[in-house]
Amino acid sequence: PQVSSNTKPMHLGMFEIGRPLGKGKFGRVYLAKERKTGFVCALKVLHKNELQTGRVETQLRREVEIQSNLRHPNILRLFGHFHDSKRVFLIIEFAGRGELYKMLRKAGSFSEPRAASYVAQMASALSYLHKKHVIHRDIKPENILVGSHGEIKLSDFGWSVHAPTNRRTTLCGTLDYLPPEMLRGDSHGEKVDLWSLGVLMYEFLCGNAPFEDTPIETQKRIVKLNFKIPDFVSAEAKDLITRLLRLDPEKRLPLDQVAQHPWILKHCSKPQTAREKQRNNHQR
Ligand SMILES: CC(C)n1nc(-c2ccc(NC(=O)/C=C/C(=O)c3ccc(F)c(C(F)(F)F)c3)cc2)c2c(N)ncnc21
Repeated sequence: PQVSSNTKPMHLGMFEIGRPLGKGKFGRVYLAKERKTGFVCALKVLHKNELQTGRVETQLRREVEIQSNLRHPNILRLFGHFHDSKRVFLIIEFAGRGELYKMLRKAGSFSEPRAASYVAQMASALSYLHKKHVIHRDIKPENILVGSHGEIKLSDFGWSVHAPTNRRTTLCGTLDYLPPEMLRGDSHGEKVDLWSLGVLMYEFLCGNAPFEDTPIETQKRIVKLNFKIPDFVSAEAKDLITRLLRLDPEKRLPLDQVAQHPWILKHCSKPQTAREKQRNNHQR
């Protein structure tokens, strides 16, 4: 379903505003329904006086431009935007089951099958983005929502343009997931997402990030690759985490091999059709 054709300019009157979905970092998010088509979406409202003026328009246009040609079941869509005198409105795909990090905090940690399913979906989304030469750079539980069928939706709360934030929290929040090359300020490529995928997988299975510490200590531990994987983590899972958390970006396991890793195949092998079973049995 498409939000109404993006030829006509959108305006607030086109939407029936529903319940608040929560306060995003920089603005309120509401459930919304486009009156004409009944299409349900999330509407994010940002106040212009809180945004650095001017650049927002270009950033938004660029973001919508990038995201309008991203079509993947595990990537949350930004359909479009419009504004009135005081506010900017974003029309975003609605994620029916909300925030993954809240589920993770509530559960403490995820079972291996559940974590493997999420890692496989992330690998699929990242492989799609990298083929389009888009690097996410900000993979962490806070940027992942969950769709109404339990599928994960990677979102980029693209915050590069926002008003001066409470730098400490944003900075310290992101430290856990930063790869060594970004900490050192070196040039970095798409392999930064592989490192973050390794941190994410560790956090799914252990409930905390591998280098979690004070900001200074975290940085030291990252560049020295100083982390331990608890014994309750299976050998296959340990193997995949250690193949992603490599200091040298070139040595990190490529995404197509992540999808084929024994730990992923063990938990995510698609149920075989009767015919496939029959065929495999004959081959055995
Ligand atoms: C509260 C709850 C948890 N919640 N929150 C969401 C939600 C999901 C994604 C977003 N995405 C963005 O905000 C993206 C912003 C930009 O890419 C951007 C780029 C350039 C700019 F200049 C700007 C600009 F803002 F500066 F203009 C923005 C926002 C809310 C959500 C949802 N979709 N479904 C269900 N519940 C949901």
